Amino acid sequence: MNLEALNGRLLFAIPKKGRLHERCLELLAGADIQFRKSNRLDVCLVINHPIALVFLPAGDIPSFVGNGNIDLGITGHDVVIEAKMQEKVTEVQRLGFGKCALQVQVPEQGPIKTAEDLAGKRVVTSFEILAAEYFNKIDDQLSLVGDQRTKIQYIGGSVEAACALGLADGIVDLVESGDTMRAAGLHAIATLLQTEAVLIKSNTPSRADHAPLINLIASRIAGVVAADTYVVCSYNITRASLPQAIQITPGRRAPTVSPLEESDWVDVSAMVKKKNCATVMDQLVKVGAVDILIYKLDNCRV
Ligand SMILES: Nc1ncnc2c1ncn2[C@@H]1O[C@H](COP(=O)(O)OP(=O)(O)OP(=O)(O)O)[C@@H](O)[C@H]1O
Ligand SMILES: O=P(O)(O)OC[C@H]1O[C@H](OP(=O)(O)OP(=O)(O)O)[C@H](O)[C@@H]1O
Repeated sequence: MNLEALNGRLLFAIPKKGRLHERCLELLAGADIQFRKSNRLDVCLVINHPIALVFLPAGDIPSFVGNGNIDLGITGHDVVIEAKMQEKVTEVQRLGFGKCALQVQVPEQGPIKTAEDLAGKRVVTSFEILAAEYFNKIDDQLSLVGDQRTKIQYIGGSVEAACALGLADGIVDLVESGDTMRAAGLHAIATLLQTEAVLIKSNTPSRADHAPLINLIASRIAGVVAADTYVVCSYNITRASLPQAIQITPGRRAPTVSPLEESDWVDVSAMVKKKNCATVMDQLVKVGAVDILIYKLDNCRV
């Protein structure tokens, strides 16, 4: 591809591998952003929009977007903060995947029980900025100076092996299911932050006239995320029980209520969070709703 092909295109960064990659490809498909990527090339043109996708490591995306080299990106909230880019990018939308926590972990059987116990010792992490900020505060509170202060060492991956290898007394790393942590004989003693994947845009975009396209993409992505988060719940209920039912299914704005041929009955439909669906159905049954149906959403605009 020659560089001129990129001229005037909106640049959109996508994690090239790792935990966020597959879900990002699903999001692009749901937003009808079509592209054909050749194996070795990390830049490709979108067929149906003036956009070029740039595939980068998730951790590098905040700086590219923050410094205005790239207009839009998907990455983790954690790496936006780690790259100190929170002032230079806007988090347009949380994406509902890549959810995990950045935690302080120590050997389960060891003497260290709190982050204060770990202060002054050796901590290995891929999040050296966040870990340093966290332990600096604790070191200050404990009035640790010079060699007494916590030693933070950066490594690029497999951080959980550091304690067993004798490199560290504790680590700061991401935890989702906790399987990696437990397999390494570690447990969490403190949480630095909760994170998930986010859509970010540059606060210093390359061109002001990209704004409508950025808004279009953001709105499509918000629709795909909402379609994944919500289902439509529809049921029949008597008018007398309608006020109680509406409290259970208030909808995003308001439920749709349509009359049935039987005069004291109505049909109600409302968007309900997928994760609450079973509880909502139980509650509807209790207030007398019948013919309760749940519909999956393929896509939507909210
Ligand atoms: N276990 C996890 N569960 C959910 N989200 C995660 C998990 N691990 C990482 N993430 C999210 O994904 C982002 C990228 O992490 P990941 O380790 O996949 O990236 P990478 O280092 O580019 O890939 P790789 O580990 O393949 O080298 C993290 O910054 C975090 O936001
Ligand atoms: O709590 P869990 O569900 O076990 O997930 C946590 C693990 O996931 C991430 O690493 P990943 O597997 O992406 O590989 P990496 O160590 O190469 O970054 C993270 O660094 C942890 O090691």
